[in-house]
Amino acid sequence: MSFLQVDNVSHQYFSKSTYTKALHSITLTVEKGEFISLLGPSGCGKSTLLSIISGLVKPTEGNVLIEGGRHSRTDYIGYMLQQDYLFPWKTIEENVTLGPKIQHKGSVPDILKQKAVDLLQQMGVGHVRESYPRELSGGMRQRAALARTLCTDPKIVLLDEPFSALDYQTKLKLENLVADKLTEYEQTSVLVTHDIEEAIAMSDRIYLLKANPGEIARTFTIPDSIRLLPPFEARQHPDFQSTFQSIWKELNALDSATG
Ligand SMILES: Nc1ncnc2c1ncn2[C@@H]1O[C@H](COP(=O)(O)OP(=O)(O)OP(=O)(O)O)[C@@H](O)[C@H]1O
Repeated sequence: MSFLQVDNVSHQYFSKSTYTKALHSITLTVEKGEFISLLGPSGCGKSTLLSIISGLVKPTEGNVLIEGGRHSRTDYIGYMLQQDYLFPWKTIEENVTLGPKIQHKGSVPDILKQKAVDLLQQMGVGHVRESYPRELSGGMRQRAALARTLCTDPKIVLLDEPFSALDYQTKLKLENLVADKLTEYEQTSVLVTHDIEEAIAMSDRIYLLKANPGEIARTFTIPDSIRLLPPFEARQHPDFQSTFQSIWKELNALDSATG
């Protein structure tokens, strides 16, 4: 039994009298502590699949199972969306401790308050923890949102382009930090990204999706020589470029096939 199992999931949206077949027959498994990425052209259903795994969207067909059971347990999941969705009337620290506050029915244990402060510090936004989201840049808000996602110790971490609003240097630093935290707590993670290098540097496995409808076109297992290294070091490894080339070739072939 796998930790996370996506079993024959298909999904159609219905709006303005038209159906959009977003996903068709997606089956994949993720073991505890593994990190997988979903990569593919715009509109191939990556975010839809993440929302289905989170339980926010119910698939038209198929199931998502966590530890073998029909999943409905939201406390398993930490979900970071493309937008930061910080509450504007709460300070950054209050935003980060909101999850623990709900989990502990209104009062945040000191250990989790300290964890929030530490995470914000490590993300490089500790100095603005008393500020409100409107006082921060987009990249700073994104970092605060990452701290909020990790603060509740979710067993499954879903990341929808978490580094897209960051400058390159910050992104490389945060990739390492996030990978380190996920390994420390043996969290299982699913990343949606357009960035091939990011997917290679962070993942154990990459699922390449094609569009119309969204289907798994290829699965790439990242070689041990890369996947066992922290993301920054992985990017320097001689095998990194050849892995990039294989995925790049496959993505281009998919583009040509779908016109
Ligand atoms: N709420 C919705 N109502 C109707 N159609 C939708 C809805 N959300 C997504 N779709 C459609 O479903 C398909 C998959 O969309 P989705 O956002 O999951 O793709 P994606 O791979 O995450 O795209 P991107 O990389 O651009 O973020 C697209 O054709 C999109 O237009």
